[in-house]
Amino acid sequence: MFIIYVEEDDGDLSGRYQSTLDALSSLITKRGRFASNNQSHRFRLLFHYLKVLELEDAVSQMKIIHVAGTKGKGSTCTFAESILRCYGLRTGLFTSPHLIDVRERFRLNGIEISQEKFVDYFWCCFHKLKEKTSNEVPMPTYFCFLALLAFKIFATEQVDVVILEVGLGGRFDATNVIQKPVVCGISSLGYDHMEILGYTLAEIAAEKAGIFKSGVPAFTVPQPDEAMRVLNEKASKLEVNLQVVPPLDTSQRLGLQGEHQYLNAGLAVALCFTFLKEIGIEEKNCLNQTNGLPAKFISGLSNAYLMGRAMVVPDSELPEEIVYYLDGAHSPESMVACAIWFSKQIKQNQESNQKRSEQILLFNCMSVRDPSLLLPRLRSKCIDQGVDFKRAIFVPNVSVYNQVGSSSNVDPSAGSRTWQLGLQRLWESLARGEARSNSRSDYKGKEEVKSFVFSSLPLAVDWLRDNARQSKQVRFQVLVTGSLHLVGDLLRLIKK
Ligand SMILES: Nc1ncnc2c1ncn2[C@@H]1O[C@H](COP(=O)(O)OP(=O)(O)OP(=O)(O)O)[C@@H](O)[C@H]1O
Repeated sequence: MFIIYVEEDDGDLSGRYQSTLDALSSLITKRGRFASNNQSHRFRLLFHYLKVLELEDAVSQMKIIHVAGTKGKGSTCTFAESILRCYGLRTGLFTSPHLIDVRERFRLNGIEISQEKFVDYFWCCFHKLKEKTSNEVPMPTYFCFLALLAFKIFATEQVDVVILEVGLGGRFDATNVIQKPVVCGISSLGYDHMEILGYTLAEIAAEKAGIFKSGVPAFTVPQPDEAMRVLNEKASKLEVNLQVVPPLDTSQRLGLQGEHQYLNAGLAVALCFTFLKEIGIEEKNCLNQTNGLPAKFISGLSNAYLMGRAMVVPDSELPEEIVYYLDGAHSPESMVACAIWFSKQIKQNQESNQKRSEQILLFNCMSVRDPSLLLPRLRSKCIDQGVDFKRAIFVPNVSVYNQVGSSSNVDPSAGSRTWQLGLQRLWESLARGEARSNSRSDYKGKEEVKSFVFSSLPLAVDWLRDNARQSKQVRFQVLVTGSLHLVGDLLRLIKK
């Protein structure tokens, strides 16, 4: 069956935008199709798509900062963009995923692209590509299309610098169609997307190092030995000058919260310093932090903004009673980073607030993730830091079919409670394990951990609000984590 997507041209922008999102959703494919031979085939097609869109020259002339990594890519890119804007450069930032609206992925001079421009650029690319579709050359998949769209937008808008976050991996990522970035970055490496990238850190590092280009300088943060060895090998083969940058000094104020952001900020500083030098703007050497940072770097770092990463939002109906702590952590390492951030927030809050508080976990992760690598770390790190969850709630993400254009991943766990019941069982077993191992000491007599599964997020939020209304003397501090999509769903819900 063929579905023909038509751009509504009745002058109503919101109608046109919705039909644009519908057409975009038609490009969503199931994860299963990411077989490795298919990946390389799809990657090669990108060069053809660029030709169809007449973007080859424009892309080859773009001044690009390209960032891969398991954790912290989006934050690093956001810091870099914010710094470079302080130098008066016209910036184009492409990140993923988005939380509420697909346009978050495309920022021009720090501001997400307007609906009007998005619609115009979208259809220009969509029609051109559709005309050339054949059995051998299908339409690009969702993320490939968005990457091509980013090139179209940034080329037409004539930005001075493009900051590109890799979507997944590196070697076969759609953003890797670029041939000559100015500088590359590899943020913290860890275990994520193993079913696609490999199950060892060495394999994962090799995929990420796939963004290195001959002679193009690159920076990374301190990595585990196994990963660092591979990065060094790949760099030396391509004569890439790869340098390891330390985390930024914690006395610097950052726009993004959490200790882990000092790693990302350090990387962003090195990328920007190198970029500015390349385009003829000489700054004092930021790679040696003892010199202190230039004022524009300081300003850029402290004004960076990215939704859903260590974000504190009061409930829209009960702002005094419920506060959400949102963080899209979904890998083992980021669970630890998230737990440290959350615990610190809770402690700071205890000092400044008289009201008794209760910590509640609101969690989901996509079914491609292994929750037994996530929940135990989150729980034990919080407990280590003196913060315990009284209750835990597990909910599905909103199905992508209900939020058109909002995700590139169709998650089979959406809409069914089986997955969440499994998460609940795991959580309960962790609690029981702790109770047993602590039975001779302080755990005796402690309240049992309560956990709940709801079939939808709105039901869980209603339940939280009902409970908060009843227990007026308690402030609920709800950590929402495990999935950036869950964070996006919650933000969308409480914004209404
Ligand atoms: N350097 C880091 N080390 C560990 N965890 C991190 C680090 N940076 C960010 N995180 C965690 O990862 C989450 C996503 O951050 P960010 O968007 O910067 O990373 P990303 O690599 O773009 O992630 P993804 O591609 O999975 O969205 C944050 O909410 C935080 O929990």
